[in-house]
Amino acid sequence: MPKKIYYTNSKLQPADEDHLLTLAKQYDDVFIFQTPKGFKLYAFDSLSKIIPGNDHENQFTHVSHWKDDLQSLLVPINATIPPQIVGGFSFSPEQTSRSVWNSLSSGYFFLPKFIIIVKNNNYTLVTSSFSKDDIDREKAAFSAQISTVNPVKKHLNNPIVKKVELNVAEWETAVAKTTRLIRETNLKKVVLARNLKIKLTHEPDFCLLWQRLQSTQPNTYHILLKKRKLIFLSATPERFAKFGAAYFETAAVAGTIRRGITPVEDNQLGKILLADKKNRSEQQFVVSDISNSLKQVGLVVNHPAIPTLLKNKNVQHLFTPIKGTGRYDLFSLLNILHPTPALGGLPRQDALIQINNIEPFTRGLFGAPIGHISFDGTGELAVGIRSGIINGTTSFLFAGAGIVADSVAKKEVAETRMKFNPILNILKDDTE
Ligand SMILES: C=C(O[C@@H]1C=C(C(=O)O)C=C[C@H]1O)C(=O)O
Repeated sequence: MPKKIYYTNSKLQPADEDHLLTLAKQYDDVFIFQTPKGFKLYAFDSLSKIIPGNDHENQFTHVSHWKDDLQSLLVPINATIPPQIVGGFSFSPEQTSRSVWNSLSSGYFFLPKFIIIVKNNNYTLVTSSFSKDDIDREKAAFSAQISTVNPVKKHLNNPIVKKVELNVAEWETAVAKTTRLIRETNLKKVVLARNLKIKLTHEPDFCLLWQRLQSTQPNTYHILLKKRKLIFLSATPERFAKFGAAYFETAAVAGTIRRGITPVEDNQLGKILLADKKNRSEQQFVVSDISNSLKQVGLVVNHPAIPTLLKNKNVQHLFTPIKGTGRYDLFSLLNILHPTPALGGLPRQDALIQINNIEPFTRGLFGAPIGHISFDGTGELAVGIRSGIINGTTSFLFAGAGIVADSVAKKEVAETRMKFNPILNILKDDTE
């Protein structure tokens, strides 16, 4: 007989983030998720965990079944807010080589023991436990620790000793070949990624990396998933989904140009991007494909007719918010949507074959949906780009670009180089 899972929620005093990050160091499983709008969720420790892609089942169905099983075990104790599952899917569960992703290669979700939700500076703690008798004591001990923990401010002082962009010449050739294939076949778009390997003098302090992410990357999600020594970090601008029982909000983000040095130049670059045929058609593929997927599950779809600009620290993109309304099954829709042509390509299966043939690495969580899903049916997932995996002193960063018929290989190299910057810059020591 599976054990019941009791849960309760309570108000918390606003907590100092230094304290929460220091506390995070004690736990094997940690997930922190912050939206561009300032919603924050911290999750510590796990009562149950799952590797989405580690099964014969489809990864979305697998997580859906696990979540349903957990739901049947939940028992509220004076609770108004249920717990949530947190974590990420993998880009492509068929990619079996574990590589740099190690045990995160096929994705990772867990049901946290402690969740802190921060909305408008209101802090709520949701505690879950196998023990009805112990839950109040566990909750009190955890809350007490938040204020008593002693944050040690460590300066990073951790220079990058080696930084290598892997297989650049091969990647350029692959981009050129792909553009030819697109011109000659019914393939329309393939998002090709490459990676950057970084070697540090010693293991970085993830608390400092998180703080740097916050201070250097405004207007993006900030995401940290820690599984023992493995740390995945992302400063993605791209929403995969914000959802409730009867709505599903997503966005088409594609087409990229750098930020300008001055506001005038920045505006000019934005206008160039908005007027650029190649980028507009690349982004239109994404809008149409996402809209069709939402319609396929019976949602009524609304989106503006033309894109606007989504500006981040290093780059700006074409952006169209897309909203679906109506009832639907969440995990079936996630399965239909992922990967959208913003991260895979079009037609999807042909593009995925190209990606698998060309890329000599496993994408792991790169480009995959990552976030939190509540047992009340609400939640939010982002697309895990502008990201990297850190394992001790070694780190791999990932960046991709949409290749269409008239893409120019050298420009795509430059674009992906810019996309390494969000994580590269936080790994750099201040003194460098
Ligand atoms: C694949 C990435 O970004 C995606 C590709 C884009 C493009 O080709 O212009 C833009 C935004 C993202 O949808 C990445 O950042 O690694």
